[in-house]
This record gives sequence, structure tokens and C-alpha cells, in this order.
Amino acid sequence: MGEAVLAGSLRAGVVPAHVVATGRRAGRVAEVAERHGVRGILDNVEAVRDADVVVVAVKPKDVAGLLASVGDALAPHAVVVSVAAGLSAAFFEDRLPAGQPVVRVMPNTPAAIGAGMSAVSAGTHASAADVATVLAILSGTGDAVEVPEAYQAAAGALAGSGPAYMFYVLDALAEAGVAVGLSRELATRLAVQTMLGSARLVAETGEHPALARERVTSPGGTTVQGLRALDAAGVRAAFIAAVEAARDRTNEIAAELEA
Ligand SMILES: NC(=O)C1=CN([C@@H]2O[C@H](COP(=O)(O)OP(=O)(O)OC[C@H]3O[C@@H](n4cnc5c(N)ncnc54)[C@H](OP(=O)(O)O)[C@@H]3O)[C@@H](O)[C@H]2O)C=CC1
Ligand SMILES: O=C(O)[C@@H]1CCC=N1
Repeated sequence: MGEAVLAGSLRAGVVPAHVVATGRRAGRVAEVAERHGVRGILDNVEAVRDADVVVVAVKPKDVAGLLASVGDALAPHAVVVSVAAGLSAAFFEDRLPAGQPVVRVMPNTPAAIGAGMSAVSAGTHASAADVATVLAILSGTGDAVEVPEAYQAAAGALAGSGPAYMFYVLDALAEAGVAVGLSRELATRLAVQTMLGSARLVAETGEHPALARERVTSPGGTTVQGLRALDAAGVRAAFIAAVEAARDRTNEIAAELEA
């Protein structure tokens, strides 16, 4: 996820020579540095020194240790951006020098190609200008929206995890195509373009998805039979259960690590 945000920031106009990427494996750091033309180092303390913006993209369980090691080296104005699922801005603030600006972001992996969706929430000490800086950086990752922090778990359960649900649907649709006699290559091509086109149609027309669905569903036709099968299988309820389960897990991560 960190590399996807890095790629987006460069697309937004951040100068590669101004970016330092860190990691804990030399091979991985070198790979990222070479791919994006940025400086790659293994020393987190050195990386944050003089930084205006620090993006923390390690697993939630690794955040506390990382903050303990770099906190003292941060410039007071440095905006610490968290993409960690579950962890509140307060979790960061409690482990950083007093007054450090923190912005919480829940991105998703299509950010890697500039087609991501991010939910952004300001911490206690982040100014409107800090949030604007983060939104400007994220503009190269796709769309971004500012939300109250209370919505982060729900937004992450829908859009942060959402690409996995979409890939699941693509895989299932392609498999369905194979089941009715198409080659896997053709079935995958049909499924991918159908998902892409349908999302774009709703995005570009602003039409409610239910109306767009009705427009496809001819009376006595084929689609209504397909939709009946989806309803009979409880697919709508399964999506609601999936987002609820991901939201609940987000809150569990917070409870486990913030305790
Ligand atoms: N994947 C996704 O779709 C999304 C992820 N997120 C969040 O992004 C964060 C990262 O997730 P993800 O990219 O999937 O995880 P990854 O494990 O792929 O990435 C984390 C990276 O951080 C490195 N790392 C761990 N500890 C340190 C450290 N102390 N110093 C420097 N680098 C370190 C890891 O190194 P190593 O390779 O050696 O393990 C790894 O390369 C998580 O907090 C997650 O909640 C948010 C939205 C979507
Ligand atoms: O699965 C996860 O925990 C991360 C957060 C959102 C998407 N991937």
C-alpha cells in the first residue's frame, strides 16, 4: 500500500528527489527506489529527519514500535499520515511528540494506477492546510474524500477492502463464463470490461445503481432470471455481511492494539 501511495504522490507532482522510501529489507527498498527514482534507505530515523510529510504504511501491529523509534526525529510541523487499518489518529498522537499533526487515511490498492479511493480524517492537531497537503498528495492516487474519523472503519470496510470483493466477483464471473462454455481468457475479458464499464456508467451519469440495473432488465427477458438467481443465493445480504465483518474486524484491531 505504501508503494501505491508513493506512486500516486509522484503522479500528483511530488518531485522524486524529495522522496525517501524506507523498508526493512534492502532488496525491497532498492526495488522501490529504482522503480520510482526515489532515494531508498533502511534507516527510518534518517528518513523522517527534515521531512514535511511522513507516510506510515506498516502493518497495524508494527506501528507502535515504529513511532517509538522515529518520534524524536520528527520536525514539529511534519504531518504524519497513517494508512493503518483500525488505528485512530489518537493512537498516533499518544505515541508522538505533543502537538504533532496526524492525518488518518484509508486508501485502496487501485491507487497504484491512479484509480484509488481514499477516506481522509484529520487528527486533533492537523490543520486545514495539513489536510489540504495530504489531499493534494492523494490526488495522484485517484479520488479522495474527507470524512469524520468515526466513519473510517465503515469506509475502510467498503472501499479499503472493496477491491478484494471486486476481484472476487471478477473471478466468480469469469468462472461462470467458463461454466457456460467460454474460454477462460474470453470470459475474463468480458467480465473485466463489464465491471469497468458498469462502474464508469454510474460514475459518469450519476444514475442510481438500482435504476441502471433496471435499464438492463427487460420484462420477461434474460437478466431478470440472472438477478433472481443472485437474490435466491442471498448475494445482496452477503455483501452487507462482508462489509459488516470487515468493519467489525477493524474495530477489533483497534481494541487489540489500543488496549
Ligand atoms: N493492502 C491494502 O489493500 C491496504 C492496506 N492498508 C494498510 O496499509 C498498511 C500496510 O499494509 P500492506 O501494504 O498490505 O502490508 P505489507 O506487509 O505489504 O507492507 C508493509 C511494509 O512495511 C514494511 N515494514 C514493516 N515494518 C517496518 C519498519 N519498522 N520499517 C520499515 N518498513 C517496515 C514491511 O516490510 P517486509 O516486507 O519486510 O515485511 C512491508 O514491506 C497496513 O497498516 C494496512 O492496514 C490500508 C488500506 C488498504
Ligand atoms: O485487509 C486489511 O487489513 C487491509 C486494510 C484494508 C485493506 N486491506
